[in-house]
Amino acid sequence: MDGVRYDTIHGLDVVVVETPTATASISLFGGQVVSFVAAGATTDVMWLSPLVASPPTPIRGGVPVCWPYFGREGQPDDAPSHGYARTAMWEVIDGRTTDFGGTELTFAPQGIEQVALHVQLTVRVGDALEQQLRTHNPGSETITMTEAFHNYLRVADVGSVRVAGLGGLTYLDKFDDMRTHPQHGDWVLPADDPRSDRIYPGAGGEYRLIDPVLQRAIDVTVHGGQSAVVWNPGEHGAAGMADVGPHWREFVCVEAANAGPDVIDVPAGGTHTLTQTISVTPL
Ligand SMILES: O=P(O)(O)OC[C@H]1O[C@H](O)[C@H](O)[C@@H](O)[C@@H]1O
Repeated sequence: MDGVRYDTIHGLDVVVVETPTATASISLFGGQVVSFVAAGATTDVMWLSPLVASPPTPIRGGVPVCWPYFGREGQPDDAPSHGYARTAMWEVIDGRTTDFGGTELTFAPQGIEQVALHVQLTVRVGDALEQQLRTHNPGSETITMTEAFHNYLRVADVGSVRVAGLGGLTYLDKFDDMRTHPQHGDWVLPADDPRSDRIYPGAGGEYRLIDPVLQRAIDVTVHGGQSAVVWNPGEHGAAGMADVGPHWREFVCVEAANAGPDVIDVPAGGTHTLTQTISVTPL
């Protein structure tokens, strides 16, 4: 296809999609968008760890696909964090040019037949980045799942950004034994304990990351995802992660999820779809 080629980034095999309005790279390991740059922009929307490990270690950065469960929710303690999709190899199974001059590729994971659900990911690159994760239940009984697009968004400094769209919600704080707290106004990195691991159930699906230093806003618009997650491990947590370390200030994860109490029941023969659109606006 015009504008689609295979390449490598940090040793990862990627599909590069170039359109008149943006360029994106999608890693075949994880089916993971690792870069999205609007035409004319100098800074990537995505953060990809400069210390990224090699497969089978999950890629720290871009948009990991957490599926068919988020974290280890509903799983035994030794289950791989965030499911099987992000450590599977994916292949391109379809591609087309959209009516608006964008490019759309559809991916499917290989070798995770132990999961009773089937999944496909469509990535549409145009003015915005759109991703659609479709989960189909081919069986005869309802299956329960959780999931996320675990967006690592690049920021100038996590301490100087804010996330709008969460004010008035109640979040579950993983750093406080999942106790609930009210969110007053926009999310900002707490000054007293600069880290965040929060699930916002019943969130509205429109989140705006405002970065006054990079002078841009990143809008994440979600359909079919009831929860938002905002994560940054903070300095101490990052020190224990080989692929974050001193780089913890360079990103914040604003995730489109169904997690915590927002569990999805996929009926027999049914399909559930999680969609997100990510766009950038100069400030
Ligand atoms: O280290 P990972 O398995 O990639 O998970 C990274 C993070 O993902 C989510 O944001 C979870 O809410 C966090 O609890 C977790 O630490």
